[in-house]
Amino acid sequence: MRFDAITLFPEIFAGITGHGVTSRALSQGLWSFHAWNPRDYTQDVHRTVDDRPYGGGPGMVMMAAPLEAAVRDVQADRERLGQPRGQVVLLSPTGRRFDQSAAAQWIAGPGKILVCGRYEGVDQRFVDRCVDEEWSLGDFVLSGGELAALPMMDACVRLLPGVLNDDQSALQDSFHVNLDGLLDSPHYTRPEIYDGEAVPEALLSGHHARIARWRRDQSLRLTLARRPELIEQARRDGRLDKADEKLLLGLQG
Ligand SMILES: Nc1nonc1C(=O)N[C@@H]1CC[C@H](O)C1
Repeated sequence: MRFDAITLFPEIFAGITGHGVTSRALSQGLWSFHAWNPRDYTQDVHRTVDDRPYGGGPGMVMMAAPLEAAVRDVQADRERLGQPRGQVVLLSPTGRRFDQSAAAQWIAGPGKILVCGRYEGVDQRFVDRCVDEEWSLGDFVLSGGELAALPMMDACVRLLPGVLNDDQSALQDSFHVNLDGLLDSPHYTRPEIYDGEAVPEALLSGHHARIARWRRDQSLRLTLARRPELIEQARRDGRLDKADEKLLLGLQG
């Protein structure tokens, strides 16, 4: 899978290209990344990429021409390499909300071209001419689209086969839609007693069915307390068994 980022700050992507499992996966060729700076596609001596908004208002807006020239170069590069075109994605609070199922969808494709805006946003004519999809990390305003692209890319790369040593660890992450869509159960590691606090006895039992039941119960309790709508969704999807329902009945009274 290939990700391209159109960004004024390519160095930000070192957060995933230079550290951790995503960096290792990159060096193993499990995915690829290319950053393209709109400033390299300017014609003026000041390498201007933004200007004041028509109609007034605070801040600056990114100009269409450098962004479009960068996107066209990415598309030409992919074509030259015989790679699929890939959808052009604008990161924006007005976009569709990204979640784990979106990550699963994204990795099914050739990899996105991620346009990372700065300032107040980008010229609408660029959006109309070049953008296929708009995606949002959440209902808040960031300083740049890069800060939304990073977690989205990380969520995708982690799902690629071979990236995580134990594929199950990806399945155990909260919200892995193929598993159960519930919140993850608590985790413990050495020491067995930490400042007088012991690890739950079930986890020390070595009894796999008992451990699995304990984890499932904890997951249900946590999800009921913090995200009850995910319980309802699991119920509608038929993903709760009799033991689950018995526990929930006891909790809800
Ligand atoms: N929330 C978000 N999910 O994706 N992107 C954002 C976001 O706040 N973007 C900023 C808005 C103006 C600036 O261009 C960058």
